[in-house]
Amino acid sequence: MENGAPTAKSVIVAIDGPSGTGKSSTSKAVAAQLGLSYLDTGAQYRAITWWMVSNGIDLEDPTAIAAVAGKPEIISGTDPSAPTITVDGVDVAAPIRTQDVTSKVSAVSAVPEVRSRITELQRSLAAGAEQGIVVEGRDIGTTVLPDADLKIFLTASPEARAARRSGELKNADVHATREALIKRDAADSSRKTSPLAKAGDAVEVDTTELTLAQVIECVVTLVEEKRAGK
Ligand SMILES: Nc1ncnc2c1ncn2[C@@H]1O[C@H](COP(=O)(O)OP(=O)(O)OP(=O)(O)O)[C@@H](O)[C@H]1O
Ligand SMILES: Nc1ccn([C@@H]2O[C@H](COP(=O)(O)O)[C@@H](O)[C@H]2O)c(=O)n1
Repeated sequence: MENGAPTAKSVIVAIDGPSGTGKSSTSKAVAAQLGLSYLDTGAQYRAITWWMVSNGIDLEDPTAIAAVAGKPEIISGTDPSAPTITVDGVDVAAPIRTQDVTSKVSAVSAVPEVRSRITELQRSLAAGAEQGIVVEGRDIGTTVLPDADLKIFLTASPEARAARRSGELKNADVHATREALIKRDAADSSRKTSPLAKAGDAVEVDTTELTLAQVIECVVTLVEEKRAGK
């Protein structure tokens, strides 16, 4: 305690779920509101995929991917109001969001050597976050931070998720968007090493009928309750 005022306890929050369920938007807002750091682990997998594509690695060959998994230096900035991601000093925030990277990331993230490398980075960032951190992804509650103070698993119907994503992309076809996200979720859920999965002790929040503001409020309340020891 400083100056008689209680200091908020550091808290580690894991938010997982399929694509388009609102993990990034929710995590960023919750972290900003509560003064926590924020880590987008999908951005890290996208960054290593971008590097593999840029360096002509054969993404149909897991052995080729594994052989170079340790090469790129990936740095994530964890300020929720301005998250950053660089690869070997290059700002890749924009190129990692292209359709090309999105369509290839599941093949790269399924390779165990890639996962162990990225998981190590994630644990080190979480350990260094003094006030605590919100980490979002697919395997945070199950594998990366199994001792997180609070685990949340966001879901939403494929229709709601496709509509949200199509709203972001100009001229996007909702049907094609729905098929693409179902395909990516299937690949992420069926890989052998730390697949997309709900941890047994995670709180599931179905966001289909909720506004983003309602989801944020729900998660903030869960974190505050956890901090208060309820
Ligand atoms: N509850 C909600 N209602 C309406 N729109 C939402 C809701 N939650 C998120 N969105 C919108 O849906 C889109 C996808 O959200 P977001 O990127 O946060 O999802 P995600 O789970 O992180 O996706 P991905 O795993 O593919 O990165 C964004 O445009 C966001 O503003
Ligand atoms: N913990 C995680 C996070 C992400 N991935 C892989 O990255 C892809 C992109 O994630 P986005 O959240 O940016 O859409 C995702 O499809 C997974 O292949 C992961 O494996 N583990």
